[in-house]
Amino acid sequence: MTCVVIAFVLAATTVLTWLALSMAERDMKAVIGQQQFSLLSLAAAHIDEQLAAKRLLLASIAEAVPPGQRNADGLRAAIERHAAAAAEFANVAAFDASGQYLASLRPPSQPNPNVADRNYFEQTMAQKRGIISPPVRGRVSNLPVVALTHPIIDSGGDVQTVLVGSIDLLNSDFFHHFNTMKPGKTGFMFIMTTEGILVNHPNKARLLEHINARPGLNLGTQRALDGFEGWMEATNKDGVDGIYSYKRLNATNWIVAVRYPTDEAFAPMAQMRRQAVLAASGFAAVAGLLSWWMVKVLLSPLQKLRNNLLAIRTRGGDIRLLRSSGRDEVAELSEALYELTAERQAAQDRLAESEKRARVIADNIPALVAYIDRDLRYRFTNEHYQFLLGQDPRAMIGKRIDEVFGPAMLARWQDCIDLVLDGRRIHIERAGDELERYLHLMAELVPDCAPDGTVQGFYLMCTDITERKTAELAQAASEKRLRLIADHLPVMISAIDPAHVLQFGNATYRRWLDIDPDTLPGRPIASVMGQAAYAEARPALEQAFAGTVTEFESSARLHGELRVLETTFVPDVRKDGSVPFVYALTGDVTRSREVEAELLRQARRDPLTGIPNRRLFEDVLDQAIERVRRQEYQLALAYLDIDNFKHINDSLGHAAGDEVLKEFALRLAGHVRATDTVARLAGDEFVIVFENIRHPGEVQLLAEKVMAAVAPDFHVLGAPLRVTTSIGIALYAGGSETAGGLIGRADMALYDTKRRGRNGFTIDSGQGLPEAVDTQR
Ligand SMILES: Nc1nc2c(ncn2[C@@H]2O[C@H](COP(=O)(O)OP(=O)(O)OP(=O)(O)O)[C@@H](O)[C@H]2O)c(=O)[nH]1
Repeated sequence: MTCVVIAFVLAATTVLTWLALSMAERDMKAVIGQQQFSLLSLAAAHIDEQLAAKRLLLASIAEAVPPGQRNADGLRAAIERHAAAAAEFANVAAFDASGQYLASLRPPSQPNPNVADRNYFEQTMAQKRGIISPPVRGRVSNLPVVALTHPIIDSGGDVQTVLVGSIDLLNSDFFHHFNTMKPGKTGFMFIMTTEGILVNHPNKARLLEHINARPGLNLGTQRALDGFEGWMEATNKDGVDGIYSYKRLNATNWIVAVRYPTDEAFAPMAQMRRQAVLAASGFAAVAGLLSWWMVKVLLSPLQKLRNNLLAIRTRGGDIRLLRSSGRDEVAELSEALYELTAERQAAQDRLAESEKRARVIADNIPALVAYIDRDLRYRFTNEHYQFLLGQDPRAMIGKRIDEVFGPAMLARWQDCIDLVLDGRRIHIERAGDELERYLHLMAELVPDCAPDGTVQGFYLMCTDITERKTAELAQAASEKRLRLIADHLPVMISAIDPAHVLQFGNATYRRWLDIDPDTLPGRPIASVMGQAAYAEARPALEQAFAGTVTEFESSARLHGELRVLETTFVPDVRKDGSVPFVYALTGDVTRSREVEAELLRQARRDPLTGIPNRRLFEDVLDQAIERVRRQEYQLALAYLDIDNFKHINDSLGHAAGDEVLKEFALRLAGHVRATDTVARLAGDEFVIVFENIRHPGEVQLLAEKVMAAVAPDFHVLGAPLRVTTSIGIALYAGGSETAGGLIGRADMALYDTKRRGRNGFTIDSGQGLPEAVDTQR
């Protein structure tokens, strides 16, 4: 970090220094170039002035020659009179219109030279005005010269004489001032024509040479030849950079130029650059150290934070190391990190707790629980694998299904696996041999889908339901047996829910009511047994739903025959007291009711004589007393005993006695009204309950009637037999007299008859002592 900071400071300082120097250099170049061009412009103006002065001098000489003296002598005299001519020109000569030499300031190098073929002469003649020639080698001097001409025109307008002033390009002072303006030590001035011919150059050997005579190209000079004026940087043909300025003269087609080698121009700048770099390096070193120190100080809290984080990560340090009470940004960052870490740790703790709970739940579920990835490798397994399949669940992790259980097992479940990896949830029950045991398994396979819908694996929950299935099969068999029994019982069996709707009915419904039992579930009872019967049965049914076994008797027509049905409602009471069903067991009790009635009848009759016995007599008497209390008629009870019956038995035999008893009962029953009741109490004791007696006197008539009925001889064992009876009759006294009281009084009356000699009757009218009726026969 520190190294980075120092490198950054150094780089920044270097770049900034370089930029500053580059800008200064650029500005300096502009200043130098501009300054150089200004000086060059001044020099150009100076040369223009000099050329103008020279041309003016030639014109002055011409003016000084009168028209009549324009011969050699006159011309020479005029030239020589102008002292400045010798200073301004290397030579001044006069030529006639044919170019023939006439006179000159200095003698010519060859006798009578002729310049008629010279370009400057021809131009002057043609244009009839003075010109400045291109640099040429002088015919007179044989030196590189520039000729300035001035024509003398005669009165006819023709050129009579041409004055030529030559400037020696080698030795003349003409360029002296110009050349002294060269910049620096190695800089130089030069002049060339717009055609590139050198007019002035430090290397005099190159005069009259074309500027591009040497191979190579100087772009600055080339641009100047193309018309450029001003300053620019360019490289000469030797590959040396320089600052060049170019300026064209007004007087002629000359280009004045100056070259300032860049190295020399910027020698001070190079020195300054070295110093600046040194200074910058020094500054950078100091600044770097300072920055390093400041960074170290500033980053110390961050360093501490880093150390704390390292301690927490690698050595399990307490996250409270991150707590900070400072108020700077690092402290806030540390605090924020603490909160973030605390939240993350809390979330991790919750996750770990949740995973632990899930693990505990999964390990205690009596089912195989697993997560299997797309490669069919186990990623989660619970303890039940050990219990059910003998596999260590931890050793299974990372292994494929076939690696753990073999390829045969994988092949059996491959269809389900293909479907769940296709994203479908599978519920399947499968029975067969798994790992050499018969197992009935119920499996749930749930795909694990990523947010983009791809299946990453699946969850498996597999339960061993072998035991349950076996029990279910056994129960089904048991239910089938029960159903078979129920269907063949002569009882209608049904299950009724709390809404009084049938949920089950056995086959007896078909036999008794012609109703298909399969149609019964869901039908209200009322629709099966009819509204009236339902209304009759409902109280008992509701009582059964309250938890009590109830019985209910009804009658119904089965196949057109009226039958007595007895229904028992049996509630199915659950542990919580609820009654989800009441079972109705309906039996046909017609026959048993008939038997019962017969038994009852027999129990109330005397088996020997067929008339009511004591039990029925007592009921009849009770009912008669009840009736007589509501009626105006009276009631009488006669108590009868056959006289000396023991003797009949003893003398004629028991069978004869029986015959007598039967005959006796028959006669009594035959001589009373239908509303009267004759009963045998025991042995030879009989009673008669007389009802509807209108007045007490009627009792005696009844007693006599009985006596008269018994009076005729009995026929016993083929022989006539006289049988008599003693009777005691008590008239119901009314009020609170009970049956027992009435019987007691009749018995007392009978005793009275017996005491008085038998074969008679005694009447107790209930008004006091029994009447002493002489009834003896
Ligand atoms: N043949 C026959 N004899 C019966 C039957 N029940 C009771 N006896 C007999 O009837 C007789 C009744 O006798 P009692 O009433 O004691 O005496 P009794 O001879 O009638 O004398 P009194 O009543 O004083 O006239 C007894 O000998 C019984 O054994 C029966 O069903 N058949």
